[in-house]
Amino acid sequence: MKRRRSSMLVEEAEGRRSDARQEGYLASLILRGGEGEAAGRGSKILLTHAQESSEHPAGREQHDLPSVSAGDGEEEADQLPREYEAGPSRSRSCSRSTSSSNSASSHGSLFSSRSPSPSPPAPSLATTSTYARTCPPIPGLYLFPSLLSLELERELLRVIDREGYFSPLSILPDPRIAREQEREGGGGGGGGGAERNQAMLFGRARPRSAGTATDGQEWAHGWSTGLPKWADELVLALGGLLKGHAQAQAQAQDEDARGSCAGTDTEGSSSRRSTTAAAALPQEVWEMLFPECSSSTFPSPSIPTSGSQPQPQPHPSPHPRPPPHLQSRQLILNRYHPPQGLASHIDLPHRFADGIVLCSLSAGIGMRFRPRHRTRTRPRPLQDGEREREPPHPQPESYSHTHHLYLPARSVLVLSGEARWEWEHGIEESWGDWVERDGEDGGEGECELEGEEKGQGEGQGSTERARGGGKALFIPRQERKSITIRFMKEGADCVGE
Ligand SMILES: O=C(O)CCC(=O)C(=O)O
Ligand SMILES: [Fe+2]
Repeated sequence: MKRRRSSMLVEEAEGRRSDARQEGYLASLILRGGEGEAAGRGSKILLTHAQESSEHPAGREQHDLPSVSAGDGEEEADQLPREYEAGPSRSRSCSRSTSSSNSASSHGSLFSSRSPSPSPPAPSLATTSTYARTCPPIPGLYLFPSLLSLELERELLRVIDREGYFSPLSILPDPRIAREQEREGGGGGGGGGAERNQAMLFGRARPRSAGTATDGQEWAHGWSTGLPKWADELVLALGGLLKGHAQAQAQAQDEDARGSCAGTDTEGSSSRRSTTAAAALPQEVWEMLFPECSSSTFPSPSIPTSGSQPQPQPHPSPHPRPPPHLQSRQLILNRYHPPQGLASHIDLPHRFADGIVLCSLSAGIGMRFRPRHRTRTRPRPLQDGEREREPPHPQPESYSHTHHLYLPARSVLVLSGEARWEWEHGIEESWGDWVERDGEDGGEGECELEGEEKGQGEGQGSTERARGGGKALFIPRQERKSITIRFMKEGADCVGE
């Protein structure tokens, strides 16, 4: 069955893409699954991204460890996570000839390599750490469990399926891909074959003066984001859903201010504050994420929630942003088959702006956060007669600051500020995660277990353990899809010559 394709993809494949600089574009650059090689290999866009990521200073500075190639060139994964050094089972997805090098042409995926297997997940195959249900103390990190309604989740999954973002390629008449597939014995069938696990959608920045858009979604005020309609709608829905949280936060701040002025910041009020904080998003972060919902420059498109529009509040921003119509978004759709994970990384700092939104669909997963600028001391062999110094191989303190957070299905995670710039995020390769049990450890603000997860967790043998003074529940991994939404930095949406 033929699937709908984005015109961009077809143009890429046929080598007749018009200049993105002139036109802006909707791109769906699609990577093959499994080992995650780029299907659009050789396309200008992929090469440009890969080059940037491998040349990022962070990748060069930390040369005592092999650099992880940045997959699709999309992310920065500037240092191998510690576990990846341990042995082949943790090795990165570098089975392809080009993907482990630090060269501009490497397109290895951030996804870990192990191919999906039907083996039943067992607790013994889970990650060892316990994943919390509430955000660790990383400034700028916000988790909103169950923010997406079941209906919205279903609709997103339906559209992802309908658009065939993860479907095997059957349309790319690119001889390089067919040749490569043949070499690997995967059978290309003229360009068909492996399923894909990642798709990227690029929006565009479009000044109003450019006139009326002819494709994509058109706003009332005459510009188009260049993204598919469903993506625009998702952004607006998220803007609306998170608006309530931003308002709750503003209210809590108000109360705090009043409380402390009156000298009434009692235990009661601080516990009230922490309750609110667990579910709150600072107003300025909300405005940064959804400028089209908050800017006074543009009439706001209708937002599918009730409540009044928050008043924009002036605030000095360390990352000044152009007006909304000059910013363009980029979306990544990821699919994880158990036990696949994602290398520890920060999203390219020179390509993507502050404020990243991660939506989890169909299943939860454990996410790990590590400080970006951790230092490592490699053990070096002792010289003859040399005694081990004290401490033998000092562990930098920051290494103990790894945090584990469970992202339930239908949750939304926001990375901003320090969480976006200073902390790597990644997903361990695993068949399942040990997760804090509801009500045991998390305290206020934690979410309910998803019904299905609860069922699975309890239905598959020994799925509970006691840990660190609380109980943890084993949640087997299931296929998870995620949507990452972020803004490109000004000018970063123009690639090519
Ligand atoms: O799948 C996720 O939730 C994380 C994806 C991610 O970190 C990324 O696309 O940069
Ligand atoms: Fe990321």
